[in-house]
Amino acid sequence: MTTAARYIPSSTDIARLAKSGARHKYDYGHAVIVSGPPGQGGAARLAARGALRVGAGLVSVLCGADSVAEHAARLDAIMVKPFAGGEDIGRQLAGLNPSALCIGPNLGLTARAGDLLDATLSLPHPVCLDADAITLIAEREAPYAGPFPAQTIMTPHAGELRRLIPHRFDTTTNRETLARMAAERWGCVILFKGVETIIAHPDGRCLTVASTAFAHAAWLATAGSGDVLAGIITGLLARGCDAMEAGALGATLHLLCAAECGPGLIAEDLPEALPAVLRHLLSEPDDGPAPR
Ligand SMILES: NC(=O)C1=CN([C@@H]2O[C@H](COP(=O)(O)OP(=O)(O)OC[C@H]3O[C@@H](n4cnc5c(N)ncnc54)[C@H](OP(=O)(O)O)[C@@H]3O)[C@@H](O)[C@H]2O)[C@@H](O)CC1
Ligand SMILES: Nc1ncnc2c1ncn2[C@@H]1O[C@H](COP(=O)(O)OP(=O)(O)O)[C@@H](O)[C@H]1O
Repeated sequence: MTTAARYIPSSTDIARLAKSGARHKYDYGHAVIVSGPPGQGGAARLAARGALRVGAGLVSVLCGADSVAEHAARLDAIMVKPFAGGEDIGRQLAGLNPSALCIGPNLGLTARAGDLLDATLSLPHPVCLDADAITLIAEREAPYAGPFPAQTIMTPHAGELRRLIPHRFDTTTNRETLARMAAERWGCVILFKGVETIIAHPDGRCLTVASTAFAHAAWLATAGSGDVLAGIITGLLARGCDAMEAGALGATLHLLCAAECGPGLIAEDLPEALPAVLRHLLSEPDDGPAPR
């Protein structure tokens, strides 16, 4: 059964991306990206850059003390927040006053990674669960029992989706059905990545974003592009979008970035394409060319 609606951002969706008037950075939310261990922080930085470029007012990378030098050497506008040793991780996360959290990009699958994931999920804040967070949720000895925070979005690729619904994965090849099954099983929004991105809500709502409508989308098949998507979605959550909106709008912006970059794009290019993409989307008709 395929009943999902094709998502095309409305003028209201696009207007949410604007910044205007007398609002200050805290009005646009604080996105917190939880980093993996030393030497593996690139994926968290890619996500952080996506969150900042999509307009979150503040972005922090939360990391172990042993990763501060690595992150500080590579980040300027993005804040680096080390865990204080010994103190409860959930309390430290809450103390950052996040508007939304992202965990998973190159987090690792260790016991420490599991502790970070548990601490993140102990908070009520909107959260984007990507990459290793998805694998941990599905495959830890005691799989996460839930429920997830109200605005939770998981962003699996096909390999990760298989881990989320191992017994049902082979019962159909219909990607929409698979996304709906995973949303129902886990009780959160599932954004199933691929040539067609499916965004399924456990209440039955389902949207699709087809990459075939966007030039150069196949160049998204490059390491780290999914990490950037997770960051864009987290930035949108921090700005106040709900999980469904953040997924659909985030996937669309990600594809527009690919179209803007064109052949040869690498993941680092995607956040840097957001200013041009946003300028086109937010421009009045007379201001210049509209996006394809
Ligand atoms: N710059 C950085 O720091 C980067 C860090 N990264 C980090 O690396 C970590 C591992 O992430 P990962 O996705 O590479 O590996 P993993 O979870 O083992 O799954 C891969 C297996 O799943 C399968 N598979 C099926 N369909 C698939 C599909 N559409 N897309 C992809 N895979 C698909 C496929 O198996 P196959 O179908 O080929 O049998 C494949 O063997 C993670 O933390 C991530 O954040 C990366 O983001 C890169 C940039
Ligand atoms: N051939 C393709 N056409 C369109 N989009 C693609 C294609 N290949 C990958 N993508 C997109 O690129 C991103 C890849 O994410 P992911 O597999 O998590 O990569 P990584 O783990 O390296 O960040 C997803 O958003 C996916 O939809």
